[in-house]
Amino acid sequence: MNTPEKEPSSQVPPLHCSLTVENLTSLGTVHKSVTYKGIKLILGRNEFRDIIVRMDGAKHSLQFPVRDFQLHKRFMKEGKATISQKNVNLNLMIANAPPNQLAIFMKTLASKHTLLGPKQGVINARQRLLSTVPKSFEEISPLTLKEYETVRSNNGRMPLKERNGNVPGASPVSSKRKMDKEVQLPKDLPSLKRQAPSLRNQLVLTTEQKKVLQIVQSGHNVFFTGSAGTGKSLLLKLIVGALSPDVTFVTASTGVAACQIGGTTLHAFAGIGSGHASLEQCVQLASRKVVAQQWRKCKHLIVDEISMVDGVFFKVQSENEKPQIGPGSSQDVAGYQKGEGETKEDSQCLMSMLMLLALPHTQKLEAVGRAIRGNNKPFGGIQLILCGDFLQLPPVTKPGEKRVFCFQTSAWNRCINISMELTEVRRQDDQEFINILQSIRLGRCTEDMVDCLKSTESNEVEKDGIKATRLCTHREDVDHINQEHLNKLTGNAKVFQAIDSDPHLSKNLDSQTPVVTKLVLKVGTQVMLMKNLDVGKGLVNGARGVVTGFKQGNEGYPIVRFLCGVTADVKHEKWTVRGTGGIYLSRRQLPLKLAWAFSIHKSQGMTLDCAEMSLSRVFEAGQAYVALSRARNLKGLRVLDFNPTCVRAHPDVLKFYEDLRKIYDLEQQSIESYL
Ligand SMILES: Nc1ncnc2c1ncn2[C@@H]1O[C@H](COP(=O)(O)OP(=O)(O)OP(=O)(O)O)[C@@H](O)[C@H]1O
Ligand SMILES: [Mg+2]
Repeated sequence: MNTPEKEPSSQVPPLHCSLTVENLTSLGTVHKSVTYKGIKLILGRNEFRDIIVRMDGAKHSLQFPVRDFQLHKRFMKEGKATISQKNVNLNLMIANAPPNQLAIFMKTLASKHTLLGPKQGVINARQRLLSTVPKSFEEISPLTLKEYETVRSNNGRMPLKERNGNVPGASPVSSKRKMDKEVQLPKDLPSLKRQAPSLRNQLVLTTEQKKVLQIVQSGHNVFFTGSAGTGKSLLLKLIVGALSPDVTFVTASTGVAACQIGGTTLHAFAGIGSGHASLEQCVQLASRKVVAQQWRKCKHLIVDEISMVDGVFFKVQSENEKPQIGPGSSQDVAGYQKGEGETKEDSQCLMSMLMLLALPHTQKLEAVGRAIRGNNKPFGGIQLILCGDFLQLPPVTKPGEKRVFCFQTSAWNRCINISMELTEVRRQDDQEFINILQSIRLGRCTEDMVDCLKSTESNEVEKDGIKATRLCTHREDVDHINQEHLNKLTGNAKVFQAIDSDPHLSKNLDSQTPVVTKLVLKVGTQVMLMKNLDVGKGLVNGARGVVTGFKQGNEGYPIVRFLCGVTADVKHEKWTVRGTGGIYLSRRQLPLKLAWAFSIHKSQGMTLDCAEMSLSRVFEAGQAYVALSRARNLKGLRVLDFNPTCVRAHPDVLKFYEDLRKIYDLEQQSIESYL
């Protein structure tokens, strides 16, 4: 069960998508355009070994030989790409394709065209006409490792002829046009989507991860969980890439968590304000054109970090009890205290949403879904994909208030068909550390473990001027430590101001992107990278470094030396988030954050190169576990004043997991039948 498996090498999967076929005039203007929705594309070869894109639809089956083509792949992540054939004035515009499958499809097309030596151009039109070879269509087999390596060895780029097709006389690629940009081999995590998983050994899914993926693809409402570092977020990204982007909405409980998976808050998706209004009002709000369109479009709703939902604000009710929603019930929400790493707005909206999500029968979010979609199935037939670890950070509650988790509501059982647990830890590879973390997750800490963690106090985690990030329990400490250290540096301060698509919505972007509006850096600033820039080189989200200088010129980009040994100029990156009503907002900023200190709440979900922590002021169950489990190994960890009393797990959550495992064992057979 726990051994990573090689993906079976099967056929190139058909690509489910929409296709617009554009016939162009000789001047390049569109002469005729037809769109086919809900079709599948299959790659094959005909009797002349030409590559054929075959379109199978409910009413039509069409074949398009592709010879002298150019690939436009800039919008692959949005499930869009174009195969442009200038010689026959034809554009095949693909849309609404699962990004992962689209990536495999395009890469296979490009690679096979070059590497398998197409014969088109050799067989002329007359020969084709007179040919007695029977017509045939043979599906193209997936890329082999050898083919892949051949492409890879070519400096990470496809040969030029492939970028432009290889028919003699093909027009050269304009350097201004970037249509070949994406033909570059993948460097970072998102570009994982650009290749067959079977070709990337280090990221071959485990059996457990594959099972979850398959179950999700079979359309069931799924909750998947697992301890820190079992690859939940990685899997979630792959799930997102395997679903059609137009109908998949990626959300998380807080803006910070949403950022990690490239999504938005659940609140922003729902478009029903804070959710305090009556059901009728909520339905009205959701009936606004853009919001309703979003609800109607949605087929898959993904919610990450589901554990951070505050159940105190929805009462556990019996099926017959009338849920207390509406203006009169908002007092709990008004009294809410925001937690570390989230804005009050985030938290309130989240609670309201999940309050609604978890209420039985008349639950608003669910009811809104049914009303707007005109479908009486739960959530109007939307597939729910929920992910999180209830033994990590819990919902924030007021002192003395009873904590109710989302899973304690009757709605949870009704909505979630299948719960699955990932058990193989991938963040750490040191078994001793893994054992300690697993035990701490369950709220247990033996004397040996205490000794081991205490011994890390003397660890030298600093290297090459890069200091360990201090993980703090309280946000005030984070701000104080970072500011104090920055002030102590004597060099000139350089300010990098974010450029937002809508400055009026900067607050929204503050909570939904991991970077700040105003970043002040000096030589010697300890920084953390907030985006994967180059996974191969170790420039990943969470990588630690120090500013060693600034480039000359207007932009004056910082030069950062990272712990992985790489020194790089860090330039602007762009974050795009989908706000309420499906409107896109974007921020351009350097992907850096001050990293002398970081809050434990904000570190949830991250992998850190080196971390230092004092856990004496831990105030939450699971908080110590979250902090400790960010480190990759014991060497990269320094725990100051370790006291085992900081290790706590909530008894209700422990019971939930105990029951989950029993049910899971019982369900195994039926789960197999879903696959
Ligand atoms: N199948 C896999 N093969 C190789 N590496 C993997 C695999 N799955 C996950 N990883 C790596 O393990 C690390 C942890 O993964 P990830 O952050 O997705 O875990 P998580 O379960 O979301 O953790 P957390 O609960 O802390 O958020 C990442 O560096 C990820 O790339
Ligand atoms: Mg995660």
